[in-house]
Amino acid sequence: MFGRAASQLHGIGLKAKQDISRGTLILSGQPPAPGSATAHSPRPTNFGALWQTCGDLGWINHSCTPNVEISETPDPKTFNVHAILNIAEGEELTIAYISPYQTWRERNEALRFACKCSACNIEPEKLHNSDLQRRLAGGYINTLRAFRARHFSHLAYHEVMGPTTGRARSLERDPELDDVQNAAERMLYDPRRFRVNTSIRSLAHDTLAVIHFARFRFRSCAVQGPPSMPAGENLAIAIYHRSAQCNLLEDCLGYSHPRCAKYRAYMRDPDCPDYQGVRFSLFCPDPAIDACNEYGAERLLRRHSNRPRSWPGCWLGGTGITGYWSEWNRR
Ligand SMILES: C[S@@+](CC[C@H](N)C(=O)[O-])C[C@H]1O[C@@H](n2cnc3c(N)ncnc32)[C@H](O)[C@@H]1O
Repeated sequence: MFGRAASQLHGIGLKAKQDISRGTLILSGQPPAPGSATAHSPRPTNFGALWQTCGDLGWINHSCTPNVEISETPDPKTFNVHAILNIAEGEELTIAYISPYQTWRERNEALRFACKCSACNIEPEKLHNSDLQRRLAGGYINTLRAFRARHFSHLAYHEVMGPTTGRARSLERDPELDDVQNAAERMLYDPRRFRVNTSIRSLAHDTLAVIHFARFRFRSCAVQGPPSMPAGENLAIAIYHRSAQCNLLEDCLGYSHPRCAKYRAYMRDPDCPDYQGVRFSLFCPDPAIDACNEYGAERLLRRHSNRPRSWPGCWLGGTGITGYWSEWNRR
């Protein structure tokens, strides 16, 4: 699947000998001695110790937009390396030696070598945006870890995290995410326009993390037809079943529904006088909620929460409902 070859990043690296699709298991290995820090839960942060003992792994160069990742396995004596993006034949396999969700400066300080990856060598005027995007992606990933622990612990780590870390990490080259990203950036980084406090910040991160996850699932369902999903994957199933009625995700993301026209106008012109607020995301497997859209969200809120409508909040779990609702109001 891959072989050693001269690298443009540094010395020798590993290059794909064929196209490798996202999610493919690239290699497995055993961490070093039992009892050592790396033996327990191999993560990219343990990479320094892992590479010294694990054959091919030791040839993988670093990139700040990596295409492979070390993933957790149920067996602490094993670690796996999965593709987190589609990799073309001839492309180098790269891994993040350090967290890529840091600014350029932070990453290069942590690496202790001058990184030659493309993300570190972008034009100076693009650097600020890149730093913001990375911080944002870091928020998705942290939230998604918690989300997985709570709702999807029965799925393999890479099943939940792999596609989404791939998406988050490819933010810089994924134009489809521009709308969501722009909205999030405005909410997170424009405190004069939005009431940005810590809870709204984390709410925005939470919401976006779930959107990423749900979009991925939804899309694969739509392409493959009715999914055969393991029991418990309520969120994805709900999204699939309700999609025919109301194109939930498109509604929520403001892509196609007329009710979202104001939002779309706002995306074109942040000073649009029509703009009242952005409301998106409700993923609700409660069968009593027939229209899983923003009105469904309001009904759900009224029924299960005595919080006022203007409360920008989200909650998970509760009375058997997995709901996610959020609202941001302009000052
Ligand atoms: C595990 S080795 C990788 C194999 C290495 N290419 C070789 O030929 O020995 C890690 C070392 O490769 C270099 N390296 C890896 N990724 C790099 C990058 N993106 N930019 C510059 N140097 C890199 C650094 O010196 C790092 O300490």
